[in-house]
Amino acid sequence: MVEIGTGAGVSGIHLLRGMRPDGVLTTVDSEPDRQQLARQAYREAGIAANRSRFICGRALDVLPRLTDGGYDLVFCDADRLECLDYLDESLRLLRPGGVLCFEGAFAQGRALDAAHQDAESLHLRELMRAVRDSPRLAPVLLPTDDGLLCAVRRA
Ligand SMILES: C[S@@+](CC[C@H](N)C(=O)[O-])C[C@H]1O[C@@H](n2cnc3c(N)ncnc32)[C@H](O)[C@@H]1O
Repeated sequence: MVEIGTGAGVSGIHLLRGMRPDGVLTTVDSEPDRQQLARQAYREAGIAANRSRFICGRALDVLPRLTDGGYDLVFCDADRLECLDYLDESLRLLRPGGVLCFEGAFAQGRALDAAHQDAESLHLRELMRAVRDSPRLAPVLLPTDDGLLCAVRRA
């Protein structure tokens, strides 16, 4: 799996716990301090060090270096203004049948209300349209706290 936006490691721990025992998480973040915190959180959660690969760098610099079709899931939780680029990269990275997820698709409700015209809301609306309309994806929008947009990459 690939995670874009390691943060403090909360989502990474859940992703790792949901994977098969030999599954590996490649997690990307531009902030080394965040990755240090996440490393510690994984350790405290009892996750073996060989199950995660931390890559420090900006997502759009790092993702092109990852293997085409090499991943079962891509979890996006970084810069919402780059979400359309993450979508393109995810389509390349996922194997057929793989799943992409965008955390925070609602932007605290702003993305669902046309009155909000800020850049994040506009990008997220465009993302939702692109995922819905792509013949390569089977989407579902889950009404979790801040919206989880998921889609299966078709064969
Ligand atoms: C909301 S936090 C992620 C939280 C994480 N998923 C968790 O559960 O702990 C967003 C993270 O994305 C990182 N980030 C923001 N823009 C980025 C970019 N362009 N490339 C890589 N990481 C980025 C930030 O440094 C931050 O750690």
